[in-house]
Amino acid sequence: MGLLVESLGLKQFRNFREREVSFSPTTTILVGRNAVGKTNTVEALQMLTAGASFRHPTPSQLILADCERARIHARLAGDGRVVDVACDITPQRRQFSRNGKHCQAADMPSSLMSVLFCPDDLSLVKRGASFRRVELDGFGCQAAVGYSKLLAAYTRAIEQRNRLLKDERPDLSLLSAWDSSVAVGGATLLQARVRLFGRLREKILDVYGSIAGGEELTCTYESTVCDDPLALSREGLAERFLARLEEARSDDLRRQQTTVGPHRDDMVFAIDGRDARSFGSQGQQRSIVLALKMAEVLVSEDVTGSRPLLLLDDVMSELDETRRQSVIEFAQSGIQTVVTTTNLGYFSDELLGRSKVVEFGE
Ligand SMILES: Nc1ncnc2c1ncn2[C@@H]1O[C@H](COP(=O)(O)OP(=O)(O)OP(=O)(O)O)[C@@H](O)[C@H]1O
Repeated sequence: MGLLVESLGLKQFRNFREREVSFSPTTTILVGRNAVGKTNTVEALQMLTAGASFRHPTPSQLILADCERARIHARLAGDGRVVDVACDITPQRRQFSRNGKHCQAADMPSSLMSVLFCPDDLSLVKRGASFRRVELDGFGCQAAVGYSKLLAAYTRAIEQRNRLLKDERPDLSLLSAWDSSVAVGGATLLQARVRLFGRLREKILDVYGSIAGGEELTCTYESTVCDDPLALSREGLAERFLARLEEARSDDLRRQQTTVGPHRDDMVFAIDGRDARSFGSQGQQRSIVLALKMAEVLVSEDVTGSRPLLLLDDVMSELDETRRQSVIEFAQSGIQTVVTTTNLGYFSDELLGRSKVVEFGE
């Protein structure tokens, strides 16, 4: 079954001086008017599970105004185990720990992963490719061992190469050295990403079929390096990537940025053969995002053997009745879920009866 969140403690975190929240093993609904700290609570849960926040704050932004430090901690329990996870925040840094021992942010998901669904996600299909890459990489950092290190190393190498491309007269031998480093790191990252994408795709198609039966969804990873990154060995892919960087060199020098590589790839959805970005209705685009989020939950379970925590921040008001029902039914299939809302009217009496309701701002 895996670990569940039993309780959360917030000290001088965001708008909270001190707050404790305990959670149901099934559904917990955080209810309250605007700006009372519901999303802040979800953010703390995400930090203690995913090791990162979807808002990408600086440490100072996490600390209650006029205070010097903050602490968030959660007790996870299940399978006869108890794990205490925490994050101590100063204006300079975040220090994560598990059972009192320091650890890296990237280690947090190994206790419990989480999948967050918030209103911004609803436009994921039609937004720029970078948002879809961030989604895939954010999931990869939790679900695949070593993914966050690969991503960080590749991002650094691309930043260095781009910095060199911006020089007035770039040193070409240095550029070749960066090409090799980008190609080797990029090939490893690309294969990890495409492997993960393949696992997600299978589930996305299944789930989409159940939400929007009758429509045929296709989901493709579009690589700027080669058509099928998994058809080559890692070394073969690195060579291919190096050749692509050399082909693109004059263009890159002119544009002062690296134009090929996993940082320029995309995840493309099509319904009945037509690109969902431009042809999908808003409802279809939202169903794709729902299917993607549910797929992340299902793949997490396949990878870790236990279900992740599902965080639904303020999405109920954004979904129509059918899609709201799909999310609720999915969450009811044994997934610990935390939902925020300003209005309990979105939930049936039956669901309210089975859920724990926590009031904020009372
Ligand atoms: N570091 C901080 N110190 C003090 N207050 C903060 C800090 N960071 C955020 N806040 C406050 O937290 C509040 C926002 O909280 P949050 O985003 O959790 O709202 P919410 O309850 O989810 O509301 P909504 O329903 O509108 O989404 C704002 O009033 C904001 O000013």
